[in-house]
Amino acid sequence: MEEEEEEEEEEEEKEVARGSRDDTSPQEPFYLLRNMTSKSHWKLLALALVLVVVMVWYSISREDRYIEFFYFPVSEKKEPCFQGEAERQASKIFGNHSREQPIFLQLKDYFWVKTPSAYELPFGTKGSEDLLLRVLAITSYSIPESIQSLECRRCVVVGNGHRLKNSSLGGVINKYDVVIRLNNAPVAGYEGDVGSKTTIRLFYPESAHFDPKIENNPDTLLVLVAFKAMDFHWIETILSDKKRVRKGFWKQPPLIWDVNPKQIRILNPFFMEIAADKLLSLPIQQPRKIKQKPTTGLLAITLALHLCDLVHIAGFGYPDAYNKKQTIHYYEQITLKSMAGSGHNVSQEAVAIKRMLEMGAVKNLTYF
Ligand SMILES: CC(=O)N[C@H]1[C@H]([C@H](O)[C@H](O)CO)O[C@](OP(=O)(O)OC[C@H]2O[C@@H](n3ccc(N)nc3=O)[C@H](O)[C@@H]2O)(C(=O)O)C[C@@H]1O
Ligand SMILES: CC(=O)N[C@@H]1[C@@H](O)[C@H](O[C@@H]2O[C@H](CO)[C@H](O)[C@H](O)[C@H]2O)[C@@H](CO)O[C@H]1O
Repeated sequence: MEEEEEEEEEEEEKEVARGSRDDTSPQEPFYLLRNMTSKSHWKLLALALVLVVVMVWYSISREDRYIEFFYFPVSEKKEPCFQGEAERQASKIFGNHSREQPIFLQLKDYFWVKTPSAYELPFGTKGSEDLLLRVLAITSYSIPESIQSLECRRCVVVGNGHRLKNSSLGGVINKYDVVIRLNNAPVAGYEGDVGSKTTIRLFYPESAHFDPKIENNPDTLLVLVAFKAMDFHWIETILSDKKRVRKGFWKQPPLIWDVNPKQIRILNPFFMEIAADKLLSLPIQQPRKIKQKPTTGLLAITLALHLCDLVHIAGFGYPDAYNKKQTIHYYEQITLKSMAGSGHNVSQEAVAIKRMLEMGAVKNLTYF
């Protein structure tokens, strides 16, 4: 009898090993246990666990983002702001008269009284007046009431630098009255590090985000920095729905751009001129081949020193020239190599920014 039982057991074990029998049968707890402890089931269990953890983490992080996107917390303890402070600092760098310049170009200066400009784009408007006239007729130049009415304007210029990655500065950035962003720098998906408020965005056709509605607020001012006459032509064709021209750009700009003309402003090229001259000591009248110019970030700091009372910066600073692998942006993997031939001297700019930090004209939220 015992022998028979042993034989049966042996036979059962062989069947399980061959896989010819359902060993998970509830009537046979021994096989069930063996099966549970088998490698493949542990793997499945671990996978399910990882899946649950990822799902929980994702839903929490989505919720954070949601709150951050719609809730601009009002600061309880705002940095003290002194009216006219940035102006005082700016006059030390740029001279006394730069405050008299309008921030945005106005139709009246090109219509009844043509203001002759000494320089061509990007430092002046010489030779582009007719195109500009058409653009100014369909755009606006006013500074919004929400900025105009502030007693003291606290501004932050957000550079596109990698130093913003994992900075958790989003909440801090959102608290400024005016948040200035540059080019196609994204906000969606990066709210925790860069915030979600955009008061002003500087751009040129090649740097315009293809979907401006995703990366801006409905009332964001989209400020065109013109480098060449074609840039005026591009904005005119977009806003008046005229035939687009594809040639003449170093990178294909959007052909359809869903924006309200009331949001568009044209930056006064005077700010490009003084950034080049006073911050970088660049020659303003350059031979055709040499096209040195300030970066859009340095231009934005120059603009902020004229528009605001307090200027803070974040996300500025490039890697050292020998650091060939370091990515430069907080949102994409590209290196300094991508900037070769773009007409910028980033080490010279770093000296200019350090000077402004040292004299207290601007403060930095990230390291420099
Ligand atoms: C290939 C190329 O021409 N790249 C230029 C890009 C490019 O055109 C746009 O990103 C659109 O694609 O634009 C520039 O600059 P970019 O758009 O990269 O960055 C905006 C501004 O942030 C500051 N910055 C950026 C990265 C970094 N590591 N440190 C920084 O301080 C700079 O002040 C910079 O101006 C530009 O317009 O200035 C300058 C870059 O040279
Ligand atoms: C003549 C011409 O179109 N030159 C282009 C530069 O303007 C352009 O630089 C880019 O020009 C922009 C203006 O259009 C901004 O100044 C930007 O910071 C700068 O990097 C480079 C980009 O790699 O390509 C050349 O062919």
